Amino acid sequence: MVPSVPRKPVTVPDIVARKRDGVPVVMVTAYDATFARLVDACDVDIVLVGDSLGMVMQGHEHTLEVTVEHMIYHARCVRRALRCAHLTVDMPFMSYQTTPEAAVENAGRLVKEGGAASVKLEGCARVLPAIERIVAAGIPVMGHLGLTPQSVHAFGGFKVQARNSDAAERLRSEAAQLEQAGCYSIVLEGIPAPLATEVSASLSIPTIGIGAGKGCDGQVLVMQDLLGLDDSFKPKFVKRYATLADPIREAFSAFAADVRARAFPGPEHSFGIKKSRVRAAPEPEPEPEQTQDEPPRRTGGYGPR
Ligand SMILES: Nc1nc(=O)c2c([nH]1)NC[C@@H]1CN(c3ccc(C(=O)N[C@@H](CCC(=O)O)C(=O)O)cc3)CN21
Ligand SMILES: CC(C)C(=O)C(=O)O
Ligand SMILES: [Mg+2]
Repeated sequence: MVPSVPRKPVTVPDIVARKRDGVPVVMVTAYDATFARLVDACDVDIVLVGDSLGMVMQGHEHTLEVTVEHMIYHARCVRRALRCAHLTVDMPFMSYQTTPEAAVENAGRLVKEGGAASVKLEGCARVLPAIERIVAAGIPVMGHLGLTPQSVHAFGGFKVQARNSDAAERLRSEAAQLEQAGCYSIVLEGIPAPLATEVSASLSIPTIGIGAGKGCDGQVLVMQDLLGLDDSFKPKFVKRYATLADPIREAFSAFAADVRARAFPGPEHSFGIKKSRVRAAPEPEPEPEQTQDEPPRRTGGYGPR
């Protein structure tokens, strides 16, 4: 849906104000310009260039091999397509866990080179000094607690977290510490819904849930999951808003069948000979180079129009 009123870019204060106004925050991941443009046209508040790209773009089993360079590459692709949505970019594994100095430098690269308006990083205790340094540099930080995928080996898999009372108490305390350290929002991933509801009510910054129930101040899903692009991935927390794997396969099969039957391309997809070439005497080529039956060429790339 293209809204009739031109929308304004979504800022960090806008996102925080959503909670005060009782309006849920909507976040979707994107990794390229084509899909980022589709998301941006649909009144989504935040586009996240997630390190989940290690899985959905690169085909790894986890997110641990993603580098700052990969994140910058995808952030730049997405940035060019955004008009309104806020762009937040994940800090990849080991780009902020070593020292606060390395963390602020890498966060700065995601902003300067990737075009991020904020960064997201996982965890609490060991990364609080890093968060404080990044916030002090003027870069807004989104926290991420619970099933933090960069700790997959420590968890022994992508398992729901904070299910016992000690772990729940730790998560409550971590959420408060992240707010205190200056985070403007927190992703709560893979935790019991009642705990997420309680934590959300205890904070003045919005929580954005994924597998954390309806009591969060917003929700996020990975684009491939909500579009149903991978039939082999359907964990409990995912709702498919489309099942696009089927029509996409049908399109590829139809193309293959057409090519093999020599049914594509038809005359309407083919170019004629230039008028100037059929004339007897060769003359200087007129500019622009276009045949009569060719539509005007679109200039520029696949950026926003
Ligand atoms: N496509 C995609 N979607 C995601 O949500 C996502 C990624 N990739 N990559 C990064 C992390 C990894 N995530 C995952 C991956 C698998 C489960 C999963 O299989 N969960 C099961 C088991 C839960 C349990 O046993 O405690 C589930 O049914 O939810 C959960 C989160 C979330 N993130
Ligand atoms: C699932 C979201 C919250 C994320 O961190 C990612 O896509 O990497
Ligand atoms: Mg992530």
